[in-house]
Amino acid sequence: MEHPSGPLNLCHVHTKSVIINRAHMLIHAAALSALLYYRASFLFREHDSRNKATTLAWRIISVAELILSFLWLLDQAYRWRPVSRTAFPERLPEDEKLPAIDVFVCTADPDKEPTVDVMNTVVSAMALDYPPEKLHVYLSDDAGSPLTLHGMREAYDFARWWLPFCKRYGIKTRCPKAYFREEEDDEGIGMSYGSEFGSEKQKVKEKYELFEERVIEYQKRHRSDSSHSGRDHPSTIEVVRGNLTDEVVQADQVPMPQLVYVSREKRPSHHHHFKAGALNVLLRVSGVISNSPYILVLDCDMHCNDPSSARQAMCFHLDPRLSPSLTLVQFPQRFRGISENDIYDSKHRWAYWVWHGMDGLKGPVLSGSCFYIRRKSLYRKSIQEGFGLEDSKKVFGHSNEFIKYLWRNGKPSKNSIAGDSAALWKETQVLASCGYEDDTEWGQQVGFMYYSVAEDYFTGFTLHCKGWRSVYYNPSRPQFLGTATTNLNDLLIQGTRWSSGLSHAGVSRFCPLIYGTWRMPILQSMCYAQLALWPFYCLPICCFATIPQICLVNGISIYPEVSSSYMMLFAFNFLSSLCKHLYEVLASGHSVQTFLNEQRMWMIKSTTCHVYGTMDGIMTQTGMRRASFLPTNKVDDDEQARRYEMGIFDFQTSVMFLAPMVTLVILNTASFVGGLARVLISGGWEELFLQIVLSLFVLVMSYPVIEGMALRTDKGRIPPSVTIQSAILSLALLLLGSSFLM
Ligand SMILES: O=c1ccn([C@@H]2O[C@H](COP(=O)(O)OP(=O)(O)O[C@H]3O[C@H](CO)[C@@H](O)[C@H](O)[C@H]3O)[C@@H](O)[C@H]2O)c(=O)[nH]1
Ligand SMILES: [Mn+2]
Repeated sequence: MEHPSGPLNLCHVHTKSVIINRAHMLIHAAALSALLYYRASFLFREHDSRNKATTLAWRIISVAELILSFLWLLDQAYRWRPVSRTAFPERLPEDEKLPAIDVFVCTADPDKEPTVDVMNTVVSAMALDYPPEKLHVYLSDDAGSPLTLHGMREAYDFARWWLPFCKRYGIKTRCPKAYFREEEDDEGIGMSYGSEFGSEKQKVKEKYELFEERVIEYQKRHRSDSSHSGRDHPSTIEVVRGNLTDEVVQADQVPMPQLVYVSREKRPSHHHHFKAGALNVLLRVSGVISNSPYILVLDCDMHCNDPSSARQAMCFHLDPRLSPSLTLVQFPQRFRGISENDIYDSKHRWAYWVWHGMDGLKGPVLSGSCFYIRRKSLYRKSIQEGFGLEDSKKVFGHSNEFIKYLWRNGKPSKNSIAGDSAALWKETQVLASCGYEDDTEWGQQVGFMYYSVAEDYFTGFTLHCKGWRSVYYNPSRPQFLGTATTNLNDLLIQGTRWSSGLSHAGVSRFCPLIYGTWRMPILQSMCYAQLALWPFYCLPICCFATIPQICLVNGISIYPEVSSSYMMLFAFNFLSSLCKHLYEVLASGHSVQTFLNEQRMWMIKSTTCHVYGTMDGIMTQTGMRRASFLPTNKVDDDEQARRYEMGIFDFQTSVMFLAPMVTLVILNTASFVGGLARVLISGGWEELFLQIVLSLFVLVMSYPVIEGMALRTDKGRIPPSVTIQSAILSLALLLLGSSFLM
C-alpha cells in the first residue's frame, strides 16, 4: 500500500544521544565497578585496626550502593538506541479504504471525575478527523450512574452543533471546554470567514454553556436521590441519541459517530478488576456492535487535543513493513494545567522521554491512555496463533455472537444498531455481565490483563512477550491532553498505587528479568525490569538518608577520607549521574528547575509512596492483601490550586506520607549540625567530610519541607503535631541506629 510519494512514516535514530549515552555508560560503568571493588576489597580484607568494614552500617551502605548500581544498569537499556518518528497522513489511502476505529473512554466515579469534563473527552473523541461512520465512541461507566448517562445524552446534542462547527472552520482544539477557555491555538483560524465565524462561534458557545448548565442542573436535582450503588448494579447498555432529537436534527443534519454508553454489571460477589475489567467488557460489547479493527483507549480526563491522531496512528498501522507485528501506537500523555514551576513533577517527563529509547528496541510500554491498539492483538495468545471454534469458547466465553465476529474485521453486518435488534441487546447484556468471564481466559491470556493494578504496564509487557511490537509517536503538538495530578496528596496516593502494581509484577514469576528475557530482546526486558523494580529505589534511598547520618553523629566514617583517591571515585559517581540527568532534562527542552524538581520528587517519593507501594505489592504477591485501585481525584480545590500556581508545596496529606519525610529531614538536620560541631571541636573532618556533604545535600533538596515545617503558617504547612511526632521518631531512629549499627 506504499504511496507513490513515499512511505507512510519514517524512523530517525538520535545519533548524537546514542554517542553521548554510550560514552557515558562506559565511563560511569568503569567508575561504578571501581567503587564496588573498593567496597568488596574491604569485606575480604583482614580487618585492620580501624575495623570499619565490620560495622553493620558499612555493610548496609555497600549493599545499597550495589542495588543502586544494578538499577542504574537496567536504566541504561533506555539509552541504548533512542529514536523518533514522523508520520505522513497525507499519504494515507482515501477515506473509503480506512479501517474503522472504536474509541474506549473509562470513567469510574462521578464525584471524583466531573461529568462535564468526562463529556468533554467524549465529545473531543467524536470530533476526531476521521470518517464519522467509521468512528464509534464507547464510554464505560463503572459507577453505573444515571448522571453520566444523562450527561451523554446532553453531550450528543451538543456534539451536533460542535462537530459541524469544527469541521467547517478547521478548529484544531476539539475539546469544547478547552477551546472556549483558551482559544490560543486556534486564533486566526476564523479570520478568513469574517463576521460569519464570529456569530457562529458565539452561537456554539452558547450551546456549550447551555449543555454545561443542563448537566450541572440535572446533577444538583438528582445527586441526592440517586439510590444506586457503584459496586452493585445491573448492566446498562444504550446507544445514545440525545434528548432534543427532533429540534436539533432539523437544525443541523450531519453524520455523527456512534455513541454508546456501557455500564457493566457489578456485584460484590465478583471481582471487577478495575479499569482492565471495564476495558474487557468494552472489547466484548463493541465486538458485537462495531467490531472495529483498531481501538483508541482514553482515560476520562484525557481529551483529544488535536483531531489528527487517528490518521497519524494509521500511518503506522497500515504500513506493511510494520503492521504484521504491530500491536499499538502510543502517544505521550501530556497534561493541561501544569504550572510554570511544576513543583511536583506532574508531567512525568522522564517516562515520555525514555519511551523514545524503548521505541528503538521493541517499542514503548502501553501507557494506559492515548494509544491506538489493534483489536486482534488483544485476542491472540501468541502472535502466530489462531483458534478453532471449540477452543474459542474456552478462551472467550460462551457468547456465540461474540465468537462469530472474533476474527473478522469490520462491522457485524446484520446487527446494525439502526435495527436495534432485541436479540443483539440481550447479547450485549450477557457480555457485560459480571459472571461472563468465569472459567475463561479474559484477563489472563486475552484482553487487558488483571494480574497487576498497573494493568497498562502488565498488558504491554504481555503483548511484547507474545512477540508484538509497539511504536511511540510524539508529534510536537500534543495530540492528547489530560488533567495533571497537581497536589501532593493525590500524587502520593497515585504513586503508591503505581509502585504497588509495578513491584507486584516485579517480584512475581512475571519478573521481566526471568520471564521476559526468553521472550523478548534482553535490552527490552531490561527496560521492563527497570520499570517493575523502579519502586525499589526506595531501599537505597532510605539507607542513604539515614545510615551515613546516624554514623556521622557517632563520629563513624563510612566513606573514604578526603585525601584518599577513592574519595574522587565517590565524588565522580555522584556528580556523573547528576550531570547526566541534568543533560537529559536540558536536552529534552526543559529547565534546571525541572531537574531540581525531579530530583526532589524522586527523593520524596522514594521515602514515602514507594515504600508503601512496594510493601503493598509484596503483600499482594504473597496473598496477604487484595489489590485496590483508588481512582485519582480530578476535582480542583481553589486554595490548593493557588498555592500550586505559586510554587508552594501543599502538605495537606496524611501523616502516613508526612511522617517519613519530616523525620528524615529532622534526622539530617541533627546529623549535619551534630557532625559539624563534632569536626569543629574534635577534628576528623577528613573522614567525615562526605557524610557532612551528603546531609547538606539532603537538606538543600528538602528545603520546601523545612520551610513547611518551620517557616510557614498557612493551611498547607506541615502541622506542628506532625513535626513533634516526627522529631520523636527521628530521635528514636538515632538512638536505635546508634546501638544497632555500630
Ligand atoms: O475501577 C476503575 C478504576 C478506574 N477506572 C478508570 O481508569 C482511568 C484511570 O484512572 P485514574 O484514577 O485517572 O488513574 P491514574 O493514576 O491517573 O491513571 C494512570 O494509571 C493507570 C494505572 O494505574 C492507567 O490505567 C491510566 O491510564 C494512567 O493514566 C480513569 O478514566 C478511571 O475512570 C475505571 O474505569 N474503573
Ligand atoms: Mn488519570
